Amino acid sequence: MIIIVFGVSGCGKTTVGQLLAEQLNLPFHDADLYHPPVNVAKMSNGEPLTDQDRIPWLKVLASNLREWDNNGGAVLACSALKEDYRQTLAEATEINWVYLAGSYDTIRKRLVTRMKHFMNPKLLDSQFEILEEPDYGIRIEIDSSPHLIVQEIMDKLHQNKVQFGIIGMGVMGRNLALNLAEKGETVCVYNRHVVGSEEGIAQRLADENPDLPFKAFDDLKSFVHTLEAPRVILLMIPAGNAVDMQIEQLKPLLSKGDVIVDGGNSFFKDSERRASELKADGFHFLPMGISGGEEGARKGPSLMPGGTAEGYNLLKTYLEKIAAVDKKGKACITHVGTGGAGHFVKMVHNSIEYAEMQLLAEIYSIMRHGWGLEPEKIAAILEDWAGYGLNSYLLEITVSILKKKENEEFLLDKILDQAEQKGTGGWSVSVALENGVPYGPLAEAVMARNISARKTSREDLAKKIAFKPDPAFVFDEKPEILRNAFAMVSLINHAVGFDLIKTVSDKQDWGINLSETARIWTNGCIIRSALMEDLVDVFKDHDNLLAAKQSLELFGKSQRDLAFVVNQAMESGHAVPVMSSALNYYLSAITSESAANLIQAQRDFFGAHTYQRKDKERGNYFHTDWLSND
Ligand SMILES: NC(=O)C1=CN([C@@H]2O[C@H](COP(=O)(O)OP(=O)(O)OC[C@H]3O[C@@H](n4cnc5c(N)ncnc54)[C@H](OP(=O)(O)O)[C@@H]3O)[C@@H](O)[C@H]2O)C=CC1
Ligand SMILES: O=C(CO)[C@H](O)[C@H](O)COP(=O)(O)O
Repeated sequence: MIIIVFGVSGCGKTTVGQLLAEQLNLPFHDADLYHPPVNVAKMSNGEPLTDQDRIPWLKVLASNLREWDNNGGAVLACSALKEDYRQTLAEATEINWVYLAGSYDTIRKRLVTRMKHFMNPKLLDSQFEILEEPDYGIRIEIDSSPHLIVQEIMDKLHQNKVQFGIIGMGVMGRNLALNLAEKGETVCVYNRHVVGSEEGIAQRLADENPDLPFKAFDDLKSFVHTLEAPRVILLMIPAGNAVDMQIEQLKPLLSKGDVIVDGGNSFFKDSERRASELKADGFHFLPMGISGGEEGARKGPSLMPGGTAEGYNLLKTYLEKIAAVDKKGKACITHVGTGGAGHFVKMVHNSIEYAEMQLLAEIYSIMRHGWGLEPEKIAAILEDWAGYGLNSYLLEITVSILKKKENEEFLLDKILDQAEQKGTGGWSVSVALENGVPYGPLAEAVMARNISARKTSREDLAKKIAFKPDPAFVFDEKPEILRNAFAMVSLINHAVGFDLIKTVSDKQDWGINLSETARIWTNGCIIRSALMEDLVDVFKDHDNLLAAKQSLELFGKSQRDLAFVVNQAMESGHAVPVMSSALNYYLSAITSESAANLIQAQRDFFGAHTYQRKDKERGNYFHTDWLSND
């Protein structure tokens, strides 16, 4: 932050500037000390300086201001009497102007008693002649003591403060801006300007909400300069190149100590890279997962910030204001871990989201196409399940979707069955593979979207292979059994996702707290559910959800039901990739004697990869010549 305290000689700018600098913990500079000797000599002889004299001095000051700003800020005392001078000083830096205003008589009295200063009191007349009072910045009348003046400046600086800016007025950015502004915070909003297509987007938001404290911009420089350092700038734009490009555009406009928050669904490894690059440049970077979609952003999302604890603390108060709250009234936000931890956790959140969505789609498919129920009937069954501790946001919205009609017909039937995706689900699969984490059910949810995208090919094959189940086959309409299967798969989906969090957190030394992660997911986010409420306590005692007492009880009563449902679905020709994968995952996970010995034998057979033996100490490797007769 750069503050210039200015006014005619004798107004007290040096005293006030020094005190202000002390208060703000910033270095103080006196512009007079930057005058070349020729200017000092002129002033001492009572000769007024001309504009020609001042220009080189102002230019040196402007370049120093830029440097001071980059180093964290400063307070400068400078006469800066004419608008031209001030514009030269402000050429490369955003400046907080503090004008010390006093009458000619007051200042004259002060000057005549000032013996040590090289300024000749006779020059006062010329100063008042050229003085152009500003109609911006902070104006302080100098009739009180320097300490009171400084207090007044501090108050006004605070009043003028707008620290929070949001870039990207799409679904999320716009609603987060509304959320924060409704809490009384002035928010600077910016959307890129693309001639002919993207014009005045941020201004539209401000115009539509005249009662809310928005400052809207199409121009990035003005947006940044309106923000008070240390600035907090939240990016709500698409992940990938757009984020890198936006950061590059921002960097030259920012000051050291400013905070950039990436609230989009960025890949956490990109966030780690950006965090170290921005740290080297002197900025804080907070990669932050946000969940809750449009409604969550507006009414209270779940927030998953990573980055440095210092950066987090700078904006904790803002974030707590906009976040959802859990049942105990605590904000659904936690500092997940350093670096890219927040985006990593959001990525896994989305992976669980994909699996839970696909699970509901499979349940719907069984009831609609296997049992032949109408959407409204399915909705009623799902509503009933909510009463069995299976309630979730995704279940609720599925019920609403199933009931929605357009011109007397179910809207769902008109929606093209090609699922799209933006990346988080697939990235989770890659990260699980990299870390050797079994991820079947959650990976299947991504694959299900991939195969759904092949609509034309599916249509062609469907014509060629018109599968019909055995005529004797009956798809039993058993909602209780399906409900148990649903509960078991949902639990496994969560176990798989949290396993990835634990594994990667341990590897990265992030120390992610699983119970706290579940807590911030109990409200505001897309995977909030009754199960998530339970997981807050479960993860206080267990890292492995499969081994928790509650899970063992559920598995005991539901394993056969899940097998029954998967079997029936397969028999009748309905794909249930997440359900079947969850069952396979579960069976594999609880098997003490697996068939992997055969895999090891095969590897050793064809590639001499060696194997360990059950009858020898672990860590010893053996090779067999499998074709020899010995
Ligand atoms: N929608 C959701 O439910 C959630 C989304 N997210 C994530 O939040 C981020 C924003 O999502 P959302 O609001 O839905 O997206 P939208 O598509 O609704 O909005 C995207 C915004 O980014 C701007 N933008 C696009 N490209 C660029 C670029 N190259 N440079 C600068 N700005 C750009 C757009 O401006 P313009 O109008 O000019 O195109 C628009 O303001 C994404 O990362 C998304 O994955 C996270 C949680 C939930
Ligand atoms: O993050 C989200 C919700 O939590 C977003 O809605 C995200 O866009 C969903 O992912 P995808 O578009 O891949 O379905």
